[in-house]
Amino acid sequence: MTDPAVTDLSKDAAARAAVALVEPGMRLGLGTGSTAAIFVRRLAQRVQEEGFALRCAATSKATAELATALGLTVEDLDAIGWLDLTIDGADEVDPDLNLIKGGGAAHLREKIVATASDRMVVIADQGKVVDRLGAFHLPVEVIPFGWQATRTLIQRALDRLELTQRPILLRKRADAPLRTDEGNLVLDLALESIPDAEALAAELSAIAGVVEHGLFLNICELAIIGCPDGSVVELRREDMA
Ligand SMILES: O=C[C@H](O)[C@H](O)[C@H](O)COP(=O)(O)O
Repeated sequence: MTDPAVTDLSKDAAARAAVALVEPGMRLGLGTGSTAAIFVRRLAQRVQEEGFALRCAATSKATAELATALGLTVEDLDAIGWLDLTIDGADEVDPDLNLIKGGGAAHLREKIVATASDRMVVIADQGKVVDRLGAFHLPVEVIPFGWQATRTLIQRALDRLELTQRPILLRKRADAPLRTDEGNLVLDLALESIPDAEALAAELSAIAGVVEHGLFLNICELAIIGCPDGSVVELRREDMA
């Protein structure tokens, strides 16, 4: 079916393939971002056509609003308890299916939802597939209180990992600091390349003012990569294949 709101063929191909993974009655996590939004549209079409029930939890206010407007039933994650499957986009996907997420500042709720799911599947276009994470600025959600001290601690952590002189940028929207759905700030780390994502994740998680970083390590089990001709390539994590 043609949907005028869906203009990106690659993202649409991935979204359609992911919709086919959804089974009636599933408890489903809905991701955030432009690719996830296409998935939500395609999912709503299928639910309307086939008329089955789903229980959905959203990873952001924006996704909850979109899904609700399209007729999907969205509940609090805690009302559902646990999810069978979460479908979400990503900013980078490496060969081990480790991810950078948070380009839309939703990575905190996204990680909570993904890790409260039996399976997380990523949908993306080919531009998101990288040999090594880090070209995309790594989002780090921080508490507003003392955020500059938190930034100093992040800088010191980067120095310890020999990621020196890497800019740490306060994300803004319309000239004001961006606030996440939780009211926090986002620092974007311009790292160029991340040699040891596990070590970086551990360092960031140890800082008191850091709420969550956008490294999703060993969480995603399948990435569906959409191509402009409408085909998809599936990448699986080797230890789960
Ligand atoms: O915070 C936003 C999310 O992590 C998105 O899933 C990610 O930024 C990818 O978004 P898009 O599909 O728009 O590229």
